[in-house]
Amino acid sequence: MTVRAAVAGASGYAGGEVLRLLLAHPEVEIGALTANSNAGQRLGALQPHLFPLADRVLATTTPEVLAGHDVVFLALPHGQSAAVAEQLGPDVLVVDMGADFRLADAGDWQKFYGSEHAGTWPYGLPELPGARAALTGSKRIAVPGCYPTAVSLALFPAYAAGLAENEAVIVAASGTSGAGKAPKPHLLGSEVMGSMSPYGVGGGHRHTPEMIQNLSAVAGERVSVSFTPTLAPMPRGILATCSAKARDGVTAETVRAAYEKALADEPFVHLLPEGQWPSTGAVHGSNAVQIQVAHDEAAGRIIVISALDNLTKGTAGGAVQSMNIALGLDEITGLSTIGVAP
Ligand SMILES: NC(=O)C1=CN([C@@H]2O[C@H](COP(=O)(O)OP(=O)(O)OC[C@H]3O[C@@H](n4cnc5c(N)ncnc54)[C@H](OP(=O)(O)O)[C@@H]3O)[C@@H](O)[C@H]2O)C=CC1
Ligand SMILES: CC(=O)N[C@@H](CCC(=O)OP(=O)(O)O)C(=O)O
Repeated sequence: MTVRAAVAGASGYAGGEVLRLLLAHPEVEIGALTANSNAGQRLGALQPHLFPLADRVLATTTPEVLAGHDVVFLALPHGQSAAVAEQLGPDVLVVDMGADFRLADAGDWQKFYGSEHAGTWPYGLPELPGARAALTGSKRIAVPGCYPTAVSLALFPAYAAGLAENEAVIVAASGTSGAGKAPKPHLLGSEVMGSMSPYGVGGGHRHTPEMIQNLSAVAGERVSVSFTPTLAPMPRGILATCSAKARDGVTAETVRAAYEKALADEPFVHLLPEGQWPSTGAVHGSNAVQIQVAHDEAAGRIIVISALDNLTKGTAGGAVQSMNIALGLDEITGLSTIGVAP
């Protein structure tokens, strides 16, 4: 099979990462590459690490340029995907790395994104119960946010096994690429280097309703989530520390057994051996997610720590994994669990 793929938003971080992965995908041929303010530029001037595509020139993002492909990846700012997607036709697989189609609840969308809700597409987190079936054969995929990927993968086994009460507390650190390439004063090197800082504190981060949606679906009841993101002085990576109150009778052994069972066959989500802890460095550039779990008996809480690369499994790797499933390819095709160290 040769799959012809276009990437809209090819000048940005998510677009660049999906191109890095597609270049190594044996079934994919790279077609149109588009941008906005950078249309007309050589890709090599903007994404110098994508050497084989260096002389490709970025086109303006229009339906005409994106037509004639089997798959179109959208790596555009929030709110831009719907208008593009509706012009692409029902036979094209559209993989949206933005947020536009992630949430099922229109009220949540309005509250956190402030615009009209565009709709809901099959959710590209294959490891969640029922997700692979929904993705198979689908022509539309909503790729999750990077934090919801880290958090949902960390906590779904506890909720699936009925081990946790319906409240979770999460503190996560992200690398700066999570904020995209567009210049922002708080992302200046002199602000970020040597410093960590919280943001979106107190329930205001737009990924909170996405986490609630995912965990509630697994638990079968509403799970409340308190989420605090922090910015860390590194280009890539998310380390999420998640905890939930343990139900009566839960022990360290029952928690470990539930995680071993839930993750045993997952190609990308790895429960580490006891005593070893996840680190962002170990998953740099890889589609792997590292998980470790503990039972804090004195506090009566289950603690789960996950690490992933926000651009790989947190965005573009998850997008390619979901594309593979939608097209009937082996899920791991073109994706590596090999990181870069140190
Ligand atoms: N960075 C991350 O870790 C993650 C990002 N995402 C999502 O992926 C999407 C892209 O994010 P990211 O790559 O970080 O952002 P960037 O700012 O790095 O890139 C944005 C891209 O969109 C293009 N663009 C900007 N405005 C428009 C417009 N009006 N019409 C068409 N194209 C436009 C830009 O083109 P130009 O350069 O020419 O202006 C650029 O190619 C976002 O929705 C983001 O939420 C999802 C998960 C994680
Ligand atoms: C460090 C940083 O700023 N991260 C981004 C999350 C990026 C991401 O996953 O998200 P979306 O696709 O939902 O934009 C943020 O907190 O807004």
